[in-house]
Amino acid sequence: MLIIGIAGGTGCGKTTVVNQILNELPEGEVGIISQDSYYKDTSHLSYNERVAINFDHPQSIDFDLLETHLKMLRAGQAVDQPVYSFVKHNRTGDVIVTQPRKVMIVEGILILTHPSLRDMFDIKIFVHADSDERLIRRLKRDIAERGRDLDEVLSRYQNTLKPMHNQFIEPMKEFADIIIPNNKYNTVAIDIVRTIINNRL
Ligand SMILES: Nc1ncnc2c1ncn2[C@@H]1O[C@H](COP(=O)(O)OP(=O)(O)O)[C@@H](O)[C@H]1O
Ligand SMILES: Nc1ccn([C@@H]2O[C@H](COP(=O)(O)O)[C@@H](O)[C@H]2O)c(=O)n1
Repeated sequence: MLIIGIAGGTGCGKTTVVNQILNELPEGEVGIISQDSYYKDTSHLSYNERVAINFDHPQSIDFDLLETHLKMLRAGQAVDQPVYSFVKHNRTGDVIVTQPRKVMIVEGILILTHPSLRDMFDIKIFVHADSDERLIRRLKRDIAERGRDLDEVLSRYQNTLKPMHNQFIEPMKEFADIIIPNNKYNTVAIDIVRTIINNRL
């Protein structure tokens, strides 16, 4: 199994890059694990307490479960990937049964911050977009798709997202094998990654 980690700040285009990589690859050959599925279960908290969580800090992620699942996949076992709701700020209780594939892609803002997880990646990719570009994309996406308004996105950006990005995410570029510039759609970089995957398949 080839395991590819794709990191980068919110709105840099990780999910979009993954979808572009998947297009034109044989269906069912590549599996996806999203770090967002592994936000810690916060069912014991009220909605107001959940809203106040710092979702850009590594402590918000259940890295133990994420790593366990990746090891199970590597050993040929299927896993129950939790489904996460950005509207409820919690897991939904549903799962996606994720089968082991020849190539597994793990994507998320903080996946390179956890050393033992980082060590499991055969290829580490960091997707870069400038912070103003990422904020614009995040505003549009979170209002359209994640049940947020302008105030929510901007206050989260100023209070937690920006400082956490600078402290934990940006320094992870140091560990990347490939940095994809993604201020504009980067078809050349996507083709290169797809070629690497195709060779393995
Ligand atoms: N290169 C790009 N140029 C313009 N918009 C983009 C680009 N890549 C992604 N987007 C848009 O930006 C938003 C955030 O992208 P997404 O892939 O969800 O980022 P991430 O998974 O890194 O948070 C989405 O609405 C997506 O359509
Ligand atoms: N309940 C939550 C959980 C996370 N976030 C934000 O999501 C971002 C990470 O996801 P991307 O798809 O954008 O990479 C992260 O910056 C968290 O602030 C949230 O808003 N609410």
